[in-house]
Amino acid sequence: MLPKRSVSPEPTIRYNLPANHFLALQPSYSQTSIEFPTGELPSTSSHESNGQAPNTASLASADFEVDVRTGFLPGSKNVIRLLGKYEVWEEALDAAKGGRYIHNQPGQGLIVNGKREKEFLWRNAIDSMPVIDTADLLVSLPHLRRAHVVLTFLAHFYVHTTPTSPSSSTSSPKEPIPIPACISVPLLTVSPLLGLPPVLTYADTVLWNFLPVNPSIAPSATLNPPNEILTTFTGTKSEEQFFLISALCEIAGAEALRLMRQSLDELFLADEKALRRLTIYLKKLSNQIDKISDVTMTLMKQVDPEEFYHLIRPWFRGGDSDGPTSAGWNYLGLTENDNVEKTSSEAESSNTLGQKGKKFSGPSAGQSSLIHAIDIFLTVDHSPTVQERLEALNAVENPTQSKILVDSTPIVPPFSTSDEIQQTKPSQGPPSSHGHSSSSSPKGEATFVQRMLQYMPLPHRSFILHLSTHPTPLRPLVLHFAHSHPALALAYDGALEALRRFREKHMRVVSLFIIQQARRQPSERVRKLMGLKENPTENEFETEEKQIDINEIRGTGGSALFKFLKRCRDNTTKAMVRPNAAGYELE
Ligand code: HEM
Repeated sequence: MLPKRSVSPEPTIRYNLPANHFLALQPSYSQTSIEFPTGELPSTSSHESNGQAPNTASLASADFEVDVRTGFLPGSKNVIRLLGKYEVWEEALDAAKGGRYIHNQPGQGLIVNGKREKEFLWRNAIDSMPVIDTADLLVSLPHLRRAHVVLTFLAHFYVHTTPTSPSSSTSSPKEPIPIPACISVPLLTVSPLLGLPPVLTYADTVLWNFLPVNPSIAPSATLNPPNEILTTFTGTKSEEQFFLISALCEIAGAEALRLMRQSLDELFLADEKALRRLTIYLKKLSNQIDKISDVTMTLMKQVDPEEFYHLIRPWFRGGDSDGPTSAGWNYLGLTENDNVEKTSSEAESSNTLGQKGKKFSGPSAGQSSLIHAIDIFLTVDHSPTVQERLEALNAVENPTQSKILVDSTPIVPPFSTSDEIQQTKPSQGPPSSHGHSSSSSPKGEATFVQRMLQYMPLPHRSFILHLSTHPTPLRPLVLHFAHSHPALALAYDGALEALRRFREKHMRVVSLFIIQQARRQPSERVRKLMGLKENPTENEFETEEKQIDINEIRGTGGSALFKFLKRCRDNTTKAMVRPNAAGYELE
């Protein structure tokens, strides 16, 4: 029987939410306000409440909006279109895309950096749009989510069709790009309700942007898979497939979460029978991770790499996309004080707090909670090495010299000497964080995962933090029984091998879709869609055949790409109990 929940204060406002929705339940994590989760990092409270709060270390919980059937995808239908007074946003979005029913007809909508009358007229129409009160959206969570989707797509459409100011080409500082009040005011009201920054996230492009084959019932991997994407920038099949394939990975991930949950149940018993079952679940988990990899690899056929790199990806760029010299985005329509308070978010760099230019990152599949949850379950440690911490600090001090480009990572150097850094090495402290440490970590040490956490919807962020602060005893148990139960160790390492295979394949995807495309010119067909002249001028594509240092290329999440991805892969191998038996040499 579960212990009684500790009594939390009644929320002062209640929206019409489903009875089992996390906002309608007594919270098991501490928040200052149920209605307006602030920029504060959520903390899991069950370990702080003298055993009164339930242990929600389950891998599916209404509190965390992780559905037993659909994982991180919502179990209820995504809203297709906002109606009534909010339809004006939808109409603005239709206009940007070039029409309401534009699917697979690229070239109809706005173009990144487009200087045509089309872009000019669209932005003018946005400038004269009224600021609409968001109160009526509070009727349901799916409506709030759709509002975030529509407003962030509009914000990206607006920013990326705004002509760059003349000062940006000279040595004088760049001006932050304005986001008009009709977009920024409602966006800044809706975003904290969802626990998201006011920028396009993976939740907007994937989790809340699909319909399954039969939208009236919950999606499932085999019977009712995600089938349709609601909103794209370009209307291309490539963009639809890019989002859809991520949604298919998520639904395959729901089964992985189920297996992890079952494994946890066995861990508590840990008798002979339980160890046998655990071995079976780990083997099944390995198959399921391979399924996620297989789905990921369908990207290679379904998405045109050239379209992805030149047409689609530029729309994703956030306010930090030019690295340390980014001017950021200016959310208009707020008073001086509001500007500080309302745009404050953990996702924001501390050095832009209170400033006009906000440097949020664009969306990345790294913002999906799925792989992070599997990492934590299998105890893959992604905490930075001493060397990497030093490089990160060096990058802050000498941003132009360093190869490791730091983007919006909030950097406040918490230490000054390498000795002190050494003392903070997680392996020397309690093994509580497993590389996914939460807010207790100084900001200067923010890892990729910590940064990506801030771009996940609040319940998913809380879920990952909860998992990481309540580490599973899986690895210690496997180590303990490795000699007496070699099949268990084999199954555990097998799951890690599958995760390593996923990362290997993902690197092939990144190589094709980013590295290789950055090295060549777009074809005539794609140049046309980009609104470029037929014959490129000599210096228009300086990157042609240029020797690009792959360590310099940054992802939309702002990482020094390949170095980072390789490290994620190698960290997976390091978690193995017998890496040598699997044929891996560890450094
Ligand atoms: C065309 C498809 C894709 C491209 C170009 C791509 C690109 C990238 C890039 C550039 C990063 C580095 C972080 C960043 O800067 O954002 C990254 C990280 C990541 N991506 Fe993807 N990605 C793609 C598809 C996917 C899919 C389908 C998944 C999920 C199943 C995924 C999962 C991840 C994860 C978990 C990370 C964090 C690094 C790690 O844990 O290994 N990506 N991706």
